[in-house]
Amino acid sequence: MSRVLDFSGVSVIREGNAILDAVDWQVEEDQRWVILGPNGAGKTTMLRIAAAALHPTQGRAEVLGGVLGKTDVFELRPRIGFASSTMARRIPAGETVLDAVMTAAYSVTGRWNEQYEDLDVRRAQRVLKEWRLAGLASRRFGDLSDGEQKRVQIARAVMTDPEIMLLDEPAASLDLGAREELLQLLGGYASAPEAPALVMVTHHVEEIPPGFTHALLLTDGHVTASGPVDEVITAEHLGRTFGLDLEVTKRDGRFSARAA
Ligand SMILES: Nc1ncnc2c1ncn2[C@@H]1O[C@H](COP(=O)(O)OP(=O)(O)OP(=O)(O)O)[C@@H](O)[C@H]1O
Repeated sequence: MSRVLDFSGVSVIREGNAILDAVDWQVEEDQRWVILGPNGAGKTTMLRIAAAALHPTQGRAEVLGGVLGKTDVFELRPRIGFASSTMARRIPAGETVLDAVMTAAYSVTGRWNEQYEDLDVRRAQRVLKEWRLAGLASRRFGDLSDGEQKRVQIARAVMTDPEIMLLDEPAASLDLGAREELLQLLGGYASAPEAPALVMVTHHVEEIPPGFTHALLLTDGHVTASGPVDEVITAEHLGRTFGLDLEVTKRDGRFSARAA
């Protein structure tokens, strides 16, 4: 089993503050991780390092075998899938859903003069089908619902067949139906043996899809717990991370939490 992420003593210092403080974290290719923590804990900063979009101020971060600062990030980035609302904002509103997904093959967000091959079109159509977007292929991205746009973001990231997939709050702002549909799709994706390593940031334990194997809890740039999901998503660890007395339950592979 090969290691896709290896953080050792990773710190990010901004304006004299450690927004990540000496983080140690290893992710293997068959693992599916969720990162949880309060607002401002450093979750997105962790993902940006994993995406080779940000270098640590201190420590060592290895991504897909390359040490950041000593490796060509332009070679690394096409091997990483990153779905986030920041990325979605770069997709032109008038782009069709098919083009919004297919352009990922060329690492661009708006179709221009690139020549796409039949192979790209067929792959994009297959990915759209897998993420229940086939009926929307010719619709304008800007006209889609939030739930549909979230699925397009993920389909874009899947399109390049990445070795690691990073998802920043994929269920944020979705209504109950759209959230449940997305979690069902993500659960299926996470459980497939051929899926890449996955790391998903979320605020809510209810949004952890079934099939996720590991969890990391973060507060103020510190890791408060990390390891197999059932050992980490507990009332004790979550209570310490969020500063609350909590009750945590798990049913049919899904967690829920409420104030005790
Ligand atoms: N360039 C910067 N300069 C100063 N502070 C920054 C910078 N970038 C991020 N921060 C701060 O670092 C902290 C961690 O940010 P980050 O976005 O990683 O947190 P997060 O856990 O993803 O938060 P949220 O759940 O609210 O999205 C925040 O307090 C943020 O304001």
